[in-house]
Amino acid sequence: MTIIDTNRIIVALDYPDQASAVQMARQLDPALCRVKVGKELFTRCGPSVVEALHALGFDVFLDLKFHDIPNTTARAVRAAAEMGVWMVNVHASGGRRMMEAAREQLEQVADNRTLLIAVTVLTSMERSDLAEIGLDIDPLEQVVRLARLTQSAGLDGVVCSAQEVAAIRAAIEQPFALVTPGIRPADAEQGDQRRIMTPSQAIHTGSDYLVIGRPITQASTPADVAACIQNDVAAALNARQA
Ligand SMILES: O=C(O)c1cc(=O)[nH]c(=O)n1[C@@H]1O[C@H](COP(=O)(O)O)[C@@H](O)[C@H]1O
Repeated sequence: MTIIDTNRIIVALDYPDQASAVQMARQLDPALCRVKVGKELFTRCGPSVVEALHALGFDVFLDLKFHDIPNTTARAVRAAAEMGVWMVNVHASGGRRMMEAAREQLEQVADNRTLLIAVTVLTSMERSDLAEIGLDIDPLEQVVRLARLTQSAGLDGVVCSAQEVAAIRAAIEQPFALVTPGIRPADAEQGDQRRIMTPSQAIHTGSDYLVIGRPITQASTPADVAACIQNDVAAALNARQA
């Protein structure tokens, strides 16, 4: 895929009900950002929240991070594509056969346009977290390894932290979408995120899409914060393309 659009922000609608998610979405402009539906919102509301966001004109990233045996994951990915979502994800640590099965299912969906990406190492994890699950390795090294595997399984990109973008770009062929959560404006709280970067730094280093939740959704004036981040992102994109 070639990324030519200027719409690079994905707002994470991590809400417990459809009314709150739609109320937030109504304050945003689908020409300037996309939205993400994650586990809590989808588990509570199901496909109707995706339909409501589509009706408002938003591209939807369905972030359910599927991780299961190949057949189960592939059929879940297909169900997402049949909902017409813009992007869906799996965990790269589910392995090559799981990712290839998911891609093959997508190829069978008529006029499929859904992008399939894989999560590498969650942005909430640091080296000590990896050590506890038996991976005595730096997050950067594991992210690049899983990005290589994801690309060779034929997926469209990965989720990683912006801190790993330069290393992935150096290691693997383009085009390959790099979607980066763990984005924190300089004055925002880090919360449970560990591998973080500011919006303009993330664009500068080569991120394609920035996933941003609480810094926007928990702000007292979310629309103003979103507009401010959109301006920073547009300026960084212009600088990158100059
Ligand atoms: O796949 C994701 O979107 C994701 C992957 C990851 O490694 N880290 C991560 O934070 N996310 C998601 O990105 C969003 C980040 O939200 P905030 O930390 O509130 O900005 C959440 O909805 C997470 O579920």
